Amino acid sequence: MSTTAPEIHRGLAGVVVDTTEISTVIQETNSLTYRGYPVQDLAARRSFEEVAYLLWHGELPGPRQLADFQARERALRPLDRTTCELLTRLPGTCHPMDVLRTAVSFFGAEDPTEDDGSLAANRAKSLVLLAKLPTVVAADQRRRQGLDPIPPNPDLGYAANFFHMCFGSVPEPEVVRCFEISLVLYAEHSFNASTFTARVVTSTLSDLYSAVTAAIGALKGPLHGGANEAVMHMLNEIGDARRADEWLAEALASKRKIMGFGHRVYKHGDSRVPVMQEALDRLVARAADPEVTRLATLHSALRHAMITRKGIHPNLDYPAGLAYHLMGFDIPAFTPIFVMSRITGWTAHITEQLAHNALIRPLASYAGPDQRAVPANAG
Ligand SMILES: CC(=O)SCCNC(=O)CCNC(=O)[C@H](O)C(C)(C)COP(=O)(O)OP(=O)(O)OC[C@H]1O[C@@H](n2cnc3c(N)ncnc32)[C@H](O)[C@@H]1OP(=O)(O)O
Ligand SMILES: O=C([O-])CC(=O)C(=O)O
Repeated sequence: MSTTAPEIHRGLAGVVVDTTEISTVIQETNSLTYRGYPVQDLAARRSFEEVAYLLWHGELPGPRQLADFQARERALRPLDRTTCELLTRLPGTCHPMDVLRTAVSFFGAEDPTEDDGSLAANRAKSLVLLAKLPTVVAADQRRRQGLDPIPPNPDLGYAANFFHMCFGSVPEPEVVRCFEISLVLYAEHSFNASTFTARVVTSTLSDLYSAVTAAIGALKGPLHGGANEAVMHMLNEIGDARRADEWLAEALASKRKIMGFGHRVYKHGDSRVPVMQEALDRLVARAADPEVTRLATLHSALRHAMITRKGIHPNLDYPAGLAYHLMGFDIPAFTPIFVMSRITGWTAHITEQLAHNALIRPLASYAGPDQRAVPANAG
């Protein structure tokens, strides 16, 4: 009998567990494609709704398909009275990601077809979540500010309507465009931790709402989606560009993880960062405000210090965090906004997992005590 110890892949690092047709990172060119299209080009030329359609259907929509998709999404945006009541009953201290997780779980409880895992039923559920999640996120941000919710406006696109529901007005098209770019960039990233979570739940033939609820829990953590909020807290903690390098040296010496830096897949920079950084630069330029300049200078100083000291580059959460602040969203809304976008990727993966399902169940190498006899009695 062989006594060779099994090879352990902690964190599943480097393990290829399945195939996917949805997206890939091309290491040689440091680029990301959705269904074959470079994400930079999608961000430059297409709306978030078109990208959602692409991720779900495999092809970009034609004009009639897009009009139909938009009409259906817009009609589904309002929340029913029971959901609104449920949301107002949650404690004021409840993290917005817990609010979203609870809302998705409740949508599942309310849906009589929850257990219908057919493609048609899952497409319909995915569209419900895409349409309603922004309404929940906006209402929750307003609740934190002691304000009543603003109903969705069916005349507005996905991104513009979100601003309308948060603030009662829509900013200049350039700001809406920067937001839409962030949604396109956040939409999908292969087998990241939250998407993989959704696939694990789906692999047991559980329902779509359960898979999305679990995925929200995985995205909340600061090593994943929670980092965009953590970036803003960190910038507020440092305060000034002149302190960035000294702060970083101390943080690294005390083994702190610097939020918004590093990535499991990209070791020489996240392919999405240049596009998001350009959008952020445009927001900074149009603000022409000393406070915004202070934050932008600090942001850039910390990036420079981290690359110089550790050779570790920013990930998408680094420019997105500051961009969301400049757009006027409060910090606890940042990761929920990520959910509003990633719901497209998660549900595309849930459908793909079901189409070629295999139960996801890895092995572990046991490191506990040898077998032993149970003592006769406690006394
Ligand atoms: C959209 C997204 O989810 S993107 C990710 C968002 N998360 C963050 O920004 C949180 C901060 N970053 C991190 O914690 C990590 O870079 C992760 C979790 C994203 C990736 O982690 P892994 O692939 O497991 O890399 P790992 O943690 O092994 O890092 C390798 C080395 O770089 C160091 N490192 C990596 N990222 C960072 C960081 N942000 N700050 C400090 N050191 C870092 C590690 O300490 C480790 O050093 P060591 O070899 O001396 O121990
Ligand atoms: O791919 C990852 O591990 C994390 C990430 O960037 C994402 O989910 O967008």
